[in-house]
Order: sequence, then structure tokens, then C-alpha cells
Amino acid sequence: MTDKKTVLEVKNLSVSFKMYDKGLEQKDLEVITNLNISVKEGEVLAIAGSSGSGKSLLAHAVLGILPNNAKVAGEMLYCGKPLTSNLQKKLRGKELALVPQSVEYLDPLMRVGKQVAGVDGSIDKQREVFKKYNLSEAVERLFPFQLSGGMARRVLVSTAVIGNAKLIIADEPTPGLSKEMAKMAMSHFRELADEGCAVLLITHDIDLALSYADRIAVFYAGTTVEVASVEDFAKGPDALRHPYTKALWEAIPQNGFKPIKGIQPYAGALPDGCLFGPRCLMKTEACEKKIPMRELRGGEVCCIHAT
Ligand SMILES: Nc1ncnc2c1ncn2[C@@H]1O[C@H](COP(=O)(O)OP(=O)(O)OP(=O)(O)O)[C@@H](O)[C@H]1O
Ligand code: NI
Repeated sequence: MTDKKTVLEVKNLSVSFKMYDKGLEQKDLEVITNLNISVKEGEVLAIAGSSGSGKSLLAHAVLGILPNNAKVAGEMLYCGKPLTSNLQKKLRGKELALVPQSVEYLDPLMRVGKQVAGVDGSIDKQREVFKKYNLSEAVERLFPFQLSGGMARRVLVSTAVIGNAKLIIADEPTPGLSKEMAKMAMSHFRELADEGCAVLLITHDIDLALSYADRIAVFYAGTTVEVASVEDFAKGPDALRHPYTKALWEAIPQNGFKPIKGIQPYAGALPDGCLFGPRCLMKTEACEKKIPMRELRGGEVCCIHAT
């Protein structure tokens, strides 16, 4: 077996926003802390985590489309090279494709056919992709505001899959799609990975991710708490590593829907050390220190108690 190349590697990424507090006082609000992920050619890495855990911000940091008041620290490597803003600009919309979470990312004043094909893109290719997603030729001539929610989402997926992308980041690509369409979009991402792309699939739907992803990275309060294979997720809590991942597994409807007590901490009010500490039954004093990510049983975990 040949070694698959790592397409994206994110190490100790932090993102903070310059905010104005009361009056004119300025402070940095850290929303992503020591985040780590990597994805290889041929791989679908799902990113799971509740609302506000930093999934979309990671996508925006990789693409270089964070707002101006954002400050980024840490390392991002694309095929081993530092992902500088110049490189991001060069690759964006080409090798680096995003299926955005919201249809507001479409240009409201451009007909969707043209938008999907790209400025000097091929209409044949665009029609082929539209056909795949059950979008009629009439849709080509519509403006984004004329699309239904499900149609808009299919247009967004088309935008990302049409080019020669090497890294595809899909930010919640399935809400608003029928179960059938969601499965189709997912199998299309799987196919692209099988053809050699690296795919980052951001999703709330762990169950759907289990059928199409290779590994799942679990985010909590802006950090990676665990990276595990889908096989580990399918096996359940004993095969998983982090207390939050185990709790997340138990919260899946098929596994009893047992919710965890407490809430994810807000940026600006993060605890010292382990960010899950305040909700963790295993917490000890040692958890209040900085906890590094470590390898464990073929996965990765950010917890000193995990065995
Ligand atoms: N421009 C901004 N200024 C300040 N804080 C922000 C900004 N954008 C996002 N945040 C905060 O960063 C945190 C992470 O946001 P992000 O959008 O990445 O979450 P998410 O995991 O994608 O959530 P969802 O599942 O709801 O899409 C949130 O607490 C959010 O409020
Ligand atoms: Ni999001």
C-alpha cells in the first residue's frame, strides 16, 4: 500500500476576535483554542460537535475568509506547505472548495448556472452536475433568491464538486435535503474522496457521518477532544476515548438519547485546563492544567484520564 499524502494539517490553531467591551475597552475573545485535525488524500474526516464548537470557524480559517477582526495563531499546512493568505487566495474556489453552511454565500445578483460553472467554466460540465442533483435546466437561469431551500443546498454542493478540488470542506451540507438527497450528496463526497480528494465533512448528524466518513473529529468549545475511526464509533463507548465523545454517543437517538448535564462553556468564560472539566465526572485537580492531545489506541484524545 502506498502512503497517502496528508492534504491538510492543522496544529494548535487558535482564533480570537478583537471585541469592544463596555465603553472603548478592547479585548480578545478566544473562540478556537489548540485545535488539531488532519486529513489525507482519499479520506473523509467528519467533524462533529454541538453548535458553537468552532466547526464553521475552522472552515473559514482554512479558506482564509474570517472577518477582519479575527486573529489566527498556530499552524496550517496544505500538502506540507504553510497555508499563507497568498496560497489561500490562489487555491480558493479551485483546489480548495467550500460548500458553505448558508446560501447567503451565493452571489445574489448572478444566475446560478453561471455561478456554478464559474467565470470561464463549462456549461456542459455544469449541466452534468445539475442533472446529478436533480436540478433542471430552468434552474440555471434563476437567481439565488428564487431557489427553494433544498434547491439552494443542491446548488451549493454543485459549486464545490464541479471543479478540480483537492480539499473539499462541506459545512453542514445536508439540512433541508430529503433523506434521499442527503444520502446522495454524501455518497458523492465519498466518491470524490475515493477518487483522491480529501474531504472535511462538518455535520451534526453523527449517524449519517458513520456511513460515509473514515474518521470523526469531535469538537468541544473550540478545541478537538478526540479523533476516532468510524469503527470505534460503531462499537460504542468502550472503544471511544474522551468522556465527552462517550456522552455524545449516548446522546444519539438510537443509543438512548441520554443527554449530558451542563452546557458547553462560552468563549470568554472558558475554564482553565480541560474545557470539558466542569461537566466531567472524572475531573481531578490535574485537569486544571493545559492538556495536550495524545495518541491512544489508534486514535487521538485530549484527556489525561483516557485509557
Ligand atoms: N465574527 C465573530 N465574532 C465573534 N464571535 C464569533 C464570530 N463568529 C463566530 N463566533 C463565535 O465563535 C464560536 C464558534 O462559532 P462557529 O460558527 O464556528 O460554530 P459552529 O460549530 O459552526 O456552530 P453551528 O453548529 O451552529 O454551525 C461561537 O461561539 C460563535 O458565537
Ligand atoms: Ni457552523
